[in-house]
Amino acid sequence: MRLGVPAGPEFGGRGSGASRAQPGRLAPLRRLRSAPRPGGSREKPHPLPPAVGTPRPVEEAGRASVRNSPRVWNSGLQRRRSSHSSRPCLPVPGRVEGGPGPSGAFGLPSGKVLREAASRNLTSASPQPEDEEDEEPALEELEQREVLVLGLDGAGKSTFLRVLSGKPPLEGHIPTWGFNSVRLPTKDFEVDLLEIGGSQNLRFYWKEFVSEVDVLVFVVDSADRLRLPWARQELHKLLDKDPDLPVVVVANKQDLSEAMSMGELQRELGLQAIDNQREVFLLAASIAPAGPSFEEPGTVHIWKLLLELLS
Ligand SMILES: Nc1nc2c(ncn2[C@@H]2O[C@H](COP(=O)(O)OP(=O)(O)OP(=O)(O)O)[C@@H](O)[C@H]2O)c(=O)[nH]1
Ligand SMILES: [Mg+2]
Repeated sequence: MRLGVPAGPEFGGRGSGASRAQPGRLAPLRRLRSAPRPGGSREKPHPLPPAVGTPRPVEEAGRASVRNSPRVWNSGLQRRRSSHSSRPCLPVPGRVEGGPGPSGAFGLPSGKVLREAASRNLTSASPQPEDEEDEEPALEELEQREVLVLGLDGAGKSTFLRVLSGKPPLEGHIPTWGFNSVRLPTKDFEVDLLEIGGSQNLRFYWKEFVSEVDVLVFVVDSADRLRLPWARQELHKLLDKDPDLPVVVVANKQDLSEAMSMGELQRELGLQAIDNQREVFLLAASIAPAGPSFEEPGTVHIWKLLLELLS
C-alpha cells in the first residue's frame, strides 16, 4: 500500500505525518491516486453545459449566497437519477440553522432540487408537478459540482459551511436537524455543499446520498477521542457504499490541546486500509478555533483541495 503524499510544506505538514499539523493548514495526508478526477472515471451526475453568466473568481467565494435549508421535496428527482427512487424523506423536524421553523418532513435536496429552489429564490418549496421537468430555469444552465459534508454531530460541519460562505461561526453547537446547504460560485462552476446533520437518527440517511455527489467531506472532531470509533464506523460504511468517491477527511479542532495527532487519526480511522484506487485525503484544520484571532480561515486549504478535485 502506498502511503501517498508525504507532508510537504505545501500541505502544511511536518514530515512523517505522525505529528500534529498546524491548525488551519493542510496536514499530512494520503493521496492514493495522483491525479484528481478530471471528470474522469466517475461519471458526473449532472453533465450540464458550460457555465454561463459572469464568471466570478474563486476568491469571491466568501460572498456566495447561502441558502439555509430550503424546504424541498424530492419531486422530479427520480426522473434524473434512478437510484433516487427509493430515497426517503427525512422524518425529522424541519428546524435547521437559519431555516424555517419546524413543520413536517424534509425531503433532502440534491443539486437539481437545490438549483430549483435557488433559481426561484425560495426558502421553501412545494412539490413540483411532473410537467415542469422540461422547463429548465436559467440557473440550471450553470455547471454544478456537488459535495456532501458528513461527520458526527458537533464535528464542525455547519461551521465549515458558514466559514466557507464568509459568515462568522455560531457560538456553541446548534445541531442541524435536517440538512444545511450552501452554494459557492467559482469562475468555472458552482459548488453545492450539502450538510446532513450528524445526530444518530440522521446518520441512517447519509448513505442514500454518497452516490449522488462528486466528493465526500467527512469532518471529524480531533479531540473527541471517545467517539472516534463511531466516526470510523460511519466513515467506512460510506466508503463501502461508493468505492470510487473521492474523500476528504477533515481533522477539525486541531487548535484544542487534546486533539489527536494526524498519525493517530490516520491509524484510528483506519485510513491506511482503504483501497488504493480511491482518492483519500486527511487534512488538519481548525475551522473555528476557540482561541483569539487567527490569520486565515481554517477552510482555505480544504476549499483549495476541493476545487482541485472538482475541476
Ligand atoms: N475549538 C474548536 N471548536 C470548533 C471548531 N470548529 C467548530 N467548532 C465548534 O464545534 C461546535 C459544533 O459545530 P457545528 O458546526 O455546529 O457541528 P456540526 O458538525 O454541524 O454538528 P451537527 O449539526 O449536530 O451534526 C460549535 O460550537 C463550533 O463552534 C474548531 O476548529 N475548533
Ligand atoms: Mg450542523
